Amino acid sequence: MSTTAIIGTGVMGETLLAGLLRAGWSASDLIAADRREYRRAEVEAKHGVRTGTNVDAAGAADTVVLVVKPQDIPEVLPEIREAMRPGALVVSLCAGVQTWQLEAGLPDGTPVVRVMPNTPAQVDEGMAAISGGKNATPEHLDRVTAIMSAVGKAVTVPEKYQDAVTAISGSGPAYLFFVVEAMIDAGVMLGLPRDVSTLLVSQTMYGSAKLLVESGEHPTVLRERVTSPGGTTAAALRELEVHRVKAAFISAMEAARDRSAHLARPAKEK
Ligand SMILES: NC(=O)C1=CN([C@@H]2O[C@H](COP(=O)(O)OP(=O)(O)OC[C@H]3O[C@@H](n4cnc5c(N)ncnc54)[C@H](OP(=O)(O)O)[C@@H]3O)[C@@H](O)[C@H]2O)C=CC1
Ligand SMILES: O=C(O)[C@@H]1CCC=N1
Repeated sequence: MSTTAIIGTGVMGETLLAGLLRAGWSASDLIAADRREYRRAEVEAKHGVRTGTNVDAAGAADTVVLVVKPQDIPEVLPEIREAMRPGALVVSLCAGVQTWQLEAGLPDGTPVVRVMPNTPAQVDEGMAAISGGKNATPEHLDRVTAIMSAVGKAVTVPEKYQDAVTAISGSGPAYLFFVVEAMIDAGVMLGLPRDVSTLLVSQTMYGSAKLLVESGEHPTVLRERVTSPGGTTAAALRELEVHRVKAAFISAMEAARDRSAHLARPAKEK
């Protein structure tokens, strides 16, 4: 059996690690690395996987998954390039880091795959978009699809879409939680106890998402079904239009897309 290394065990790295174990991957097929010794000890105790330095992890694995912040990639590549096994696949979950940038810091011919995941992977409902670099073969893409499918859905897209994907599904959960927070506060303002408001909003978000996915109906149709003529929903939606909420969402996602495109550029280009 092959070994997969996860380098960086913060929010997203631990999400993937825990998800693979939940999906039935053997702990002995995984190795995790983080720069701080105490974090490695924590991960070892919590998940029962081997941990080590970046060099240990890269040297032990056929698939090396990078889950450090984009800004930390320039520090990690020189460490792993000397230690990597010949032919090992490098997978990056880092926002904004392009496959050519990774290829340039790794041994010639290294296959690289770029992925944009999201945190609903913590409940096996993640959405990941996958793009191969110039040395990635269909087998490499299949390997990464299998990894990400363990924690949700995975789709392959051309790399030119990755900044937009990051803005939509990568950061997306945060926008939806923001809407949830706003609706809970609104409920409290309208006089509901906070726990009741939280339950109403959470279940409404969950049920609406399930209805959208399972019905396959267009969101406009689903929205129109809620909107009775002259009723409450129409009154609320009018206020959202007056406050240009849709335009604000589009601007927000343009900003996220631009930030992704900017994140991993060398300082002189910024
Ligand atoms: N959080 C999310 O929702 C998503 C994140 N991502 C991507 O995942 C990556 C990680 O993000 P996230 O998990 O949120 O960030 P975190 O800061 O939570 O995790 C990064 C981890 O990597 C460690 N680290 C930093 N430098 C090194 C190094 N040189 N060697 C080994 N470990 C190192 C960090 O340690 P320390 O704490 O000491 O810095 C930390 O434990 C990012 O590139 C991000 O773009 C992608 C999609 C969604
Ligand atoms: O905020 C970020 O930069 C990361 C990438 C997508 C979600 N979180």
